[in-house]
Amino acid sequence: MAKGRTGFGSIIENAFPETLGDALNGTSTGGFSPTTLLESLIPGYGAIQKFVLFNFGFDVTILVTLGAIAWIASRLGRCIWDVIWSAVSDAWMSEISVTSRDEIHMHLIHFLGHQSISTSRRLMAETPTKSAWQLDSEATEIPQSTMVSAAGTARYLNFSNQDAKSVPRFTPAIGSHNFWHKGVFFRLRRKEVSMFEDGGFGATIKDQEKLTLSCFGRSTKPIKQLIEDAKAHYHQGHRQKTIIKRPAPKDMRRYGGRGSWIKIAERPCRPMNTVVLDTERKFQVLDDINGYLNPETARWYANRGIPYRRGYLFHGPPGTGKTSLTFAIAGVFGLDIHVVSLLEPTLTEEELGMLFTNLPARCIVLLEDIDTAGLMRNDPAADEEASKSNPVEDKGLDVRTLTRALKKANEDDRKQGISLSGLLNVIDGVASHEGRVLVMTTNHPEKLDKALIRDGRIDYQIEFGNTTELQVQELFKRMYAADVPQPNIDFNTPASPLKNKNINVAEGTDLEQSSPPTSTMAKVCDEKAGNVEANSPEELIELAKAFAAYIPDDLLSPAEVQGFLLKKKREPRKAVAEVEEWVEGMKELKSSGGKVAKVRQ
Ligand SMILES: Nc1ncnc2c1ncn2[C@@H]1O[C@H](COP(=O)(O)OP(=O)(O)OP(=O)(O)O)[C@@H](O)[C@H]1O
Repeated sequence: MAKGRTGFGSIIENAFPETLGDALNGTSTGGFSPTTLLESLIPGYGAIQKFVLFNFGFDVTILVTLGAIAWIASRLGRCIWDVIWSAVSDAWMSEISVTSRDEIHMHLIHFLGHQSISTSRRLMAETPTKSAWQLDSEATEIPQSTMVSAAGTARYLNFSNQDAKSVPRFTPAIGSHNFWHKGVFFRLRRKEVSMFEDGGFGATIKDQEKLTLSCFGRSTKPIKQLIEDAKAHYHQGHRQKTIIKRPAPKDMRRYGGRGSWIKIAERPCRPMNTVVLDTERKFQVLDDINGYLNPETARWYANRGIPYRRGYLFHGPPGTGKTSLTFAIAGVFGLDIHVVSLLEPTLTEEELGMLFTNLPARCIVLLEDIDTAGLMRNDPAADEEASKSNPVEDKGLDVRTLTRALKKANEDDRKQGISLSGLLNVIDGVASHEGRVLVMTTNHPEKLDKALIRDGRIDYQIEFGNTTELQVQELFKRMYAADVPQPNIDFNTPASPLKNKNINVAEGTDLEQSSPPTSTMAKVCDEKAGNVEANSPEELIELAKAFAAYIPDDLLSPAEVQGFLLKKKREPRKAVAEVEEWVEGMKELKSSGGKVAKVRQ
């Protein structure tokens, strides 16, 4: 036996006396020992063990056995811990789960990333996707290239490697986390789950996440409070923003629920006073929507057996403010906008119905350019008539006829999605959602089917037109008025949940007064460009009048006037000086039916 055997070595020796002796003697009696076990499990282990033993006088089996015991002990400990923990949580803990298909999941992840879990040792780093608006409200470094403008007054901005430069966001990693919030101990489990896990089909698609929050006690109240705080925190950072959603991709929306809609954009609320429209009409529509959204109105409708729905049709030439007014209305009432394109080839009538069923209690549904939506009329008689007047067989199978037939078949295929009757059903069918504000916009109201805009489906119509002199003045003044700086929102201060429960105009600042945030970057550029024409309010009014005098009523859309002014956005006097030439060019363009302006802008 080797001298100086360690304490653990003597334990092993006592446990397997003949084996160690055999190993040292180079003989094997064939009895059971850790070495024989390891030899049978790991090919070549015996040779390695003997080599180490004879050359270094050290038995690796001791190490391996130690490691194995530690591993078994840790697994056993873990199992015991799990059993104890699950017994404790079953008996003394309450829990609430939420899947990533619900918005609360996102609210919680953001909140926990910001707050309680930020000190956790296991975090997930993400490059946050930020819109230009979000970047604008943050104190970002102004990136500049080496290229200088022709006048030598400004450096051009350079946004290379934006993602690489952006600050990562940290959220709790997949796994378990313990944390304290407002003096309460919480346990968070974040895990990936397969779509069919709950159904027991054993599918392995992992495109969902599940968060389980638990706390000690027989009441889920602390968890509910935490969720409230997370939602309040989210709304604190997103108030004065309009959220735009659209149907989720086909494979996500087929499971229904709130995950059928995904957020595609978020932008500052458009102040109502930036939409140049007759004030009286503007307030009429606002009053109408306000009356409709009033919770008491729902009961009023129910008592009279009238479906609680309201539809608006905004019609007029392109660029006259139909979409802008929709966004301003969303800002005033704090509603999200759900945009549906009926031209989306993958959207079926059933899915459209399901999407409408999964709308939140109060929201705006926007169907843009409804006349171009390619709605099919389910009219077999008309189809028969068309085929009679255009019999393919009579014309023979020449290439032209075949091409035309193929084109028609393709068009039919494309239009397969939504029929007019399907849409009508979704808008006011028995299962249709109540409480939403439906806004349809069109450039050609005369092309719409009467059934689509009959009373009950469309309750309020607003006609938009080209500019009047007063509207041009408004647009001019708005373009050159001084910006009102907007305070930055503190994303780290959780708001009072109560305050955030009210989704109405009182939530933000006075929307009639507020303006989009003034960017630090824009201000620096203005200063550097050195081309800001200082105007007193009186001078601005005079310039606006002079500018508007050149533009005949009903000739140009607000979008066209805005487009011209944007090219001179810091030079109101230059805009006045050049407006006559531009208007002449536009007149010529419109009378010739051209699309591209030949005038200098
Ligand atoms: N009445 C208006 N007041 C202020 N801005 C307007 C107005 N009309 C148009 N604009 C400006 O013109 C641009 C286009 O406007 P908007 O998208 O609202 O027009 P639209 O009527 O919805 O056009 P389309 O019919 O082509 O969808 C926007 O940048 C908007 O700011």
